[in-house]
Amino acid sequence: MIFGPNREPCSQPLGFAVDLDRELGGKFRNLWPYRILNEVQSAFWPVCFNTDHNVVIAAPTGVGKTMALEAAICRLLQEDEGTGNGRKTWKAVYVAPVKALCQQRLVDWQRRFGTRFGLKCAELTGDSAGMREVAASQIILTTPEKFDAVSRDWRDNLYLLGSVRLVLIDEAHFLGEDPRGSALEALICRLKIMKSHKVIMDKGLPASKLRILAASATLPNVEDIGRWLEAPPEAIFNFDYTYRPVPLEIHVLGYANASNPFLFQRTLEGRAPEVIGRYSEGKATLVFCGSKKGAEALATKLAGAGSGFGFGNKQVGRGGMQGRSQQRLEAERFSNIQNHKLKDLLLTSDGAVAFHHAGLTAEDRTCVETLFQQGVVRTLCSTSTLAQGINSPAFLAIILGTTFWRGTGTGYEDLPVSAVLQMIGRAGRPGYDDRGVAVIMTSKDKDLMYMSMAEGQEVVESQLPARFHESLNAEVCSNVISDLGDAIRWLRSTFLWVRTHRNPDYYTALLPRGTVCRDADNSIGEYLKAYMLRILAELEAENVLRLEKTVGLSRDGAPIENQETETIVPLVAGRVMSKTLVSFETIKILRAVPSDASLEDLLYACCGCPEVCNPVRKAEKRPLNDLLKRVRFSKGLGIKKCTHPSHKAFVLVQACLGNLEIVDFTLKVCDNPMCLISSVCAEE
Ligand SMILES: Nc1ncnc2c1ncn2[C@@H]1O[C@H](COP(=O)(O)OP(=O)(O)OP(=O)(O)O)[C@@H](O)[C@H]1O
Repeated sequence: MIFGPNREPCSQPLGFAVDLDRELGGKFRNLWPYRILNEVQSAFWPVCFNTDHNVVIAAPTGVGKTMALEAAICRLLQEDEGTGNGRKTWKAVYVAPVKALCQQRLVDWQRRFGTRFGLKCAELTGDSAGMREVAASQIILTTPEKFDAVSRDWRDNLYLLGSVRLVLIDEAHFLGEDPRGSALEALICRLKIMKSHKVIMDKGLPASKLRILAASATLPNVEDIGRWLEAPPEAIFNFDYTYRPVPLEIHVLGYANASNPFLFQRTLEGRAPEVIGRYSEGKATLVFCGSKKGAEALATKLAGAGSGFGFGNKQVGRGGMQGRSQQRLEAERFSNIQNHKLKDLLLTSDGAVAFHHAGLTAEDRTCVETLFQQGVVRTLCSTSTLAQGINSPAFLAIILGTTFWRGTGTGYEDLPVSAVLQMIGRAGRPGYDDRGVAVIMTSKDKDLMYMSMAEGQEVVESQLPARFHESLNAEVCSNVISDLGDAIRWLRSTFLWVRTHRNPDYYTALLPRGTVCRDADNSIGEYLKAYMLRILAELEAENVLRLEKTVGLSRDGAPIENQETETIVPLVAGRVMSKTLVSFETIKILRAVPSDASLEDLLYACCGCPEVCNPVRKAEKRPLNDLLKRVRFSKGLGIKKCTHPSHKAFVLVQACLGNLEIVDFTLKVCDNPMCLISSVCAEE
C-alpha cells in the first residue's frame, strides 16, 4: 500500500498555499528556512497564528506539524509587542511522550527562539535542571508524567503554573496509551479547571487565558480530542495518510508464528537480509530491533554477509575514495568510538553497518547518528531509541517484530501505535528522498492490526480508568476537587466522559452491562457518576480521603435547611499517595502490614508494591541469585531463587542498604522507588 501525496479529500478546504514572505515580516520570517507552506500547513496556519483558539491537528509524520506549535509561540511574542512593554510574563509548556523528543526540541528551540527572541528554554524531565531554571524560562519542555507531578502542587507553585498561557502537546495520539495517556488526561483536565479557578482569575494570571494546541498522527476520532480540548470545529484538522509530502510505501509482512516469541524473533532476524535486499534499492536502511542484543546481532550478521544485500554502496557519502588511504581515513573516523564491538563492526564493514541503542555512550550514539546522516553508515540496526522525531535519511525503515520483551511477570507486549508510527515515519523524510518504504515484519495473526495502525485507523480511547483512583485522589489533594460538585465537574472535563458517550462498549468495566449509545446521554453520565462514587468509597475505606456531610451556609454564615453538601477531605495517606505518585494498590499493601510486623516482613511487603516490582530478565537471574546468598533476609521467607519481581526488589534494596557491590549493569537501577516506599512507611 502506498501512502502518499493527497489523493483523497481531507476535513478542511485547501487549494491555496501560504507564502511566509507575504504573511510575515521582520524577525518571525527567519524562524523557518522554507517560504511556501504545504497544503496541510496552509490550512492550519491562519488558526494557529491569527487566533487564540485551541487547536488539534492530526496529520501524517513528516508533514511539518511542528511549525503549528511554533506559530502559536510567535503569536504570544506578537501579543507582547502589541502591549508595548515587551515583558514576557507567560510560559509555554511543550509536552511530549518521551524525554528524547523534549531534548531534541530543546536544542532546536534554544537555537531558534533563544537567539532571536531572547526566550529561555528549560527541560523539566527526570534528568533535567532545577525548578529555579524552569521558573526563569518561557518555554518549558516536559513529559506528561513530570508535568502532572509538578502541577499537582499548583497552589504552592502558583507563580509557575499561573504563568502557563500555552500548552503544546506533541504526538498527542499517546493519549490512548497507558500510563502516559492517563497522565496527560489528568494533567489537561487539571489545567482546564485551573484556568477558570477563582485564584487564577482574580489575579488575572496568564493561565486564565490558557490555550492548548495538540499535534498528532492521523486518527479516526480526532474530533473527540478536539471536543475534549474545547477546540472549535474550524480548529480541528484531520489529514489522512494521503497528505504525506513524501509518499511512503508500506508493506506488512505476516510470518507464521514460532513455538515461542523468542524463536519467532530469531526467525525474523534470519529473514532480515532478504527483506533488506528486496526493498532497500541499495539506499539507507534503518532496522528497528526488539532489544539491544538483537540490534547488535543483526548488525554483525549483516556485516558478515557483505554487500550482497544492497547495503554496501561504498561510494555514497565518501567521495568515491578507494584503497589504503580510504581505509586509513576510515580508521581515523572511527577512532573515537568507545564501544569495541561497534568499532570493530564499523571497521570490518567499511563503515556500512552499525548499531545504535541506549547501552552506548552519548558520544558513540551521536557519532553513529552523524555517520548515518552523512551517508557513511548505510544500514543501521537500532532499538526504538532512534524512533523519536529524528530526521533520518533512511529510505527504508523496517520494524523487525512487533512485540517486545518486558521481562518475567509481564512477558511480551505489542508495540503501541505511537511507536509504530514513529518508526515507520523515519523513512522517506522530506529533503532526503522523493519516496520511502516501510516494512512491518510481524506474525500472521497481527498483520491486519498493524496495517490499520499504519493507516491511522486506530481509535484513541481514554486510559484514565487504569489510574482512576490515583487521578481522583490527586485532584482532591490539589484542591481542584473539594466537594462532590467539584468531582462531577472534573469528571465531565475528562476525555473519558467524551469517549464513554461515544463508545460505551469499550468501557464495560465502568458501565452496567448492555449500556449502548442510544441510551440517553444522561444515563451514561449517571453511570459514570455512580462509578466515581464507588471509587470515592474505596478511597475512603482505605483512609485516603474522608467524605463529610456539611450543611450549606448562607452569606451571613447561617445554616441553610436541606442544603447539605458532601465535602471531600484529603488524609495523610492520600497526600503521600499524590506527592510520591504511588498507586492505590501500594497504599493498600502498606496499610495491610500489621503494626507489629518484623522488619523482614515490612521490607518484603514494600517490595511487593507495583512501583518497585520490575520484571526479572533472564540475564539478571544469576547475579540476583548470587546477591540473594549475601543479603540479610531471605531464609525467613523461604526464598531460594529470585524468580519473581518482588524477589528482585527484595534483594536489591537489601544490597543497597548493605552497601553490597552490584556488578551487573542493568541491576544498578535507581533505588528511588524504595526511598518513596520508605517515606510512605514513615508517614503511615
Ligand atoms: N513547508 C515546508 N517546506 C519544506 N520543508 C518543510 C516544510 N515544512 C516542514 N518542513 C521540513 O520537514 C521536516 C519535518 O517536519 P516536522 O518535524 O515538523 O514534521 P512532523 O509533522 O512533526 O513529523 P514528525 O512527527 O515525524 O516529526 C523538517 O525537516 C522541516 O524543516
